[in-house]
Amino acid sequence: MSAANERPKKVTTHVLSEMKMKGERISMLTAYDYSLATIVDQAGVDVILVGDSASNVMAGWETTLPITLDQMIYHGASVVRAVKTALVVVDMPFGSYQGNSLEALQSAIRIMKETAADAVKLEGGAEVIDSVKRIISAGIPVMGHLGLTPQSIHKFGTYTVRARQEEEAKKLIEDAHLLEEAGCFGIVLEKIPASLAQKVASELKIPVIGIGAGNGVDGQVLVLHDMLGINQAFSPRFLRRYHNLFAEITGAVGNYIEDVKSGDFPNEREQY
Ligand SMILES: Nc1nc(=O)c2c([nH]1)NC[C@@H]1CN(c3ccc(C(=O)N[C@@H](CCC(=O)O)C(=O)O)cc3)CN21
Ligand SMILES: CC(C)C(=O)C(=O)O
Ligand SMILES: [Mg+2]
Repeated sequence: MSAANERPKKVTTHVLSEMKMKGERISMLTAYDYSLATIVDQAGVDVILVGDSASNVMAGWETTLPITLDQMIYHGASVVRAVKTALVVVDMPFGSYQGNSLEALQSAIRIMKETAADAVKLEGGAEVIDSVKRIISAGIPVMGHLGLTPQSIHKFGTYTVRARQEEEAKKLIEDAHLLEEAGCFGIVLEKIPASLAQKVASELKIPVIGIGAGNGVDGQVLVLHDMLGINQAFSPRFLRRYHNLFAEITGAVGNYIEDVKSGDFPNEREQY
């Protein structure tokens, strides 16, 4: 096999659509910086999301609302510089697309120009459909996001499971179809009943990626810092922790402090 054949191919929105058709599940994780994006990309994840959860995870805010378009662009560009194969999606932050489709288009254009990402993601259905259409009409791939939409936390008041009631479930299904018809290449469903998510995934042709939406969807997404156990504060039921990096890092930093205090570091070979 030639070297060119061994090199993994760049994931495109078309590849994701083929994966759904073949029943191959899609893996997606967040990254906000160059170093971790390098690792996640080389590990072979299909999609990297530069999530506005950076507001919580990187900046320590309580919600995703404070993060700015400039800050999302900084994170997005850092991730894109690291990535060779994953599809890179950048979250449009709160205030950069709601209620004004021209502003939405201008925000999306800034993200694409200044980060070189592959796509943008935004939250909502019917309320933002004009913005979605206008961004797509400019040739920018858009991912939808329904269910628990953290940018609307002040409207809902809690981060509890969404669309348990029939009326909200009906609206979510309608919104999912609206987003598909508008030309979205995929949708994230966050924290909704598994049976509803499965229904949406089976009705839509585009890939449906779940977080807290059960196993009947086309792929899964988690926040990297949550699944690595760096972030100890966050432990919803949908989270599976694959490591306890908080403990690992605490141990390593503790050893370093000990070695500095005892005079063990640096030794003869670690100096000039
Ligand atoms: N670190 C992190 N991980 C995420 O998955 C994430 C963010 N931040 N920020 C943006 C959104 C917000 N998300 C959230 C936030 C809270 C819950 C949640 O389940 N919270 C409580 C329960 C709240 C309730 O039931 O009222 C929990 O059990 O931790 C889930 C997803 C998902 N996203
Ligand atoms: C939780 C995922 C889907 C997200 O939108 C984010 O990380 O911002
Ligand atoms: Mg987000």
